[in-house]
Amino acid sequence: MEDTIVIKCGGSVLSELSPSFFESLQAMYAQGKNVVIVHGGGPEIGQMLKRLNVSSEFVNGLRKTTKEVLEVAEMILAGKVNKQLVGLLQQYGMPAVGVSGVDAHLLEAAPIDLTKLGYVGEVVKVNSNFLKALLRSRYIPVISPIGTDENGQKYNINADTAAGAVAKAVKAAQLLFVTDVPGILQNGSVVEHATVEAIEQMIEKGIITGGMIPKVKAAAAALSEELDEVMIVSGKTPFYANGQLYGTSIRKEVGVY
Ligand SMILES: Nc1ncnc2c1ncn2[C@@H]1O[C@H](COP(=O)(O)OP(=O)(O)O)[C@@H](O)[C@H]1O
Ligand SMILES: CC(=O)N[C@@H](CCC(=O)OP(=O)(O)O)C(=O)O
Repeated sequence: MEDTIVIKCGGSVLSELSPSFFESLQAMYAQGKNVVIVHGGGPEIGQMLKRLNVSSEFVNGLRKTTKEVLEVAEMILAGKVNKQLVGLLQQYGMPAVGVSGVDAHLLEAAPIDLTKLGYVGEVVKVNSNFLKALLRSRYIPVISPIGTDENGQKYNINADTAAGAVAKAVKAAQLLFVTDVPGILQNGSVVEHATVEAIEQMIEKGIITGGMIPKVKAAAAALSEELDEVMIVSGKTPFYANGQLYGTSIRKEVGVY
């Protein structure tokens, strides 16, 4: 859909989003852009699991998800974090509507590897018609990354993966990963431009680790004819000034800047 921007808000930064973040959103929305938000909540899920004495581990940035972990993930993402973010957007005057990937079969999912990861899903289909209907009415959909399969089994989907799939499905013109770091860091400085090949090498060399892995993989997978650049930016500091975004820009290859 024309002039659509998908913004992924990381759980790492949700409680610290600066007023400038909401003001940038307001400006984009007021300009007539269609804004879609996908949120994470990894740290909050982790805290609740700890309180409940349920252990969980990460494999390449993805949380191994047992039945119990899945229940907590859905509760935190769709119950707590989603409604907090919707409330904040409404305070800034934006017409936010919170849904999880379960609503209207928004995110149809399939297991990545049941033995290795449990109920961790990948997105096989997005109900883009539902999203487009909301956008046409000028709502801002706020999506929690829980999906279902045809049998009603739910899956915990990494929020970066979900955002990438949503961006592809609605043919977004922009995809932004808002996180707690100002982009991909190498030796303490922000990598301003990265190609898909460079990203793969940075993962191999151990420069990109943990939660940054699903982010850059989702960015690379989302690149298409409609979407030739994905940005990773910080939600703690202003990332938008003079019509320019500050952070890491990811493109398919060099020579297209
Ligand atoms: N090369 C890298 N550059 C920046 N951050 C990295 C890098 N490698 C790993 N990380 C980690 O990735 C984190 C961001 O991912 P994550 O914690 O999952 O955030 P979010 O909740 O926003 O998705 C950073 O805070 C940092 O600890
Ligand atoms: C499968 C998987 O890893 N799911 C994530 C979902 C939340 C998420 O992705 O949150 P962030 O964006 O804050 O990392 C999790 O359980 O933490």
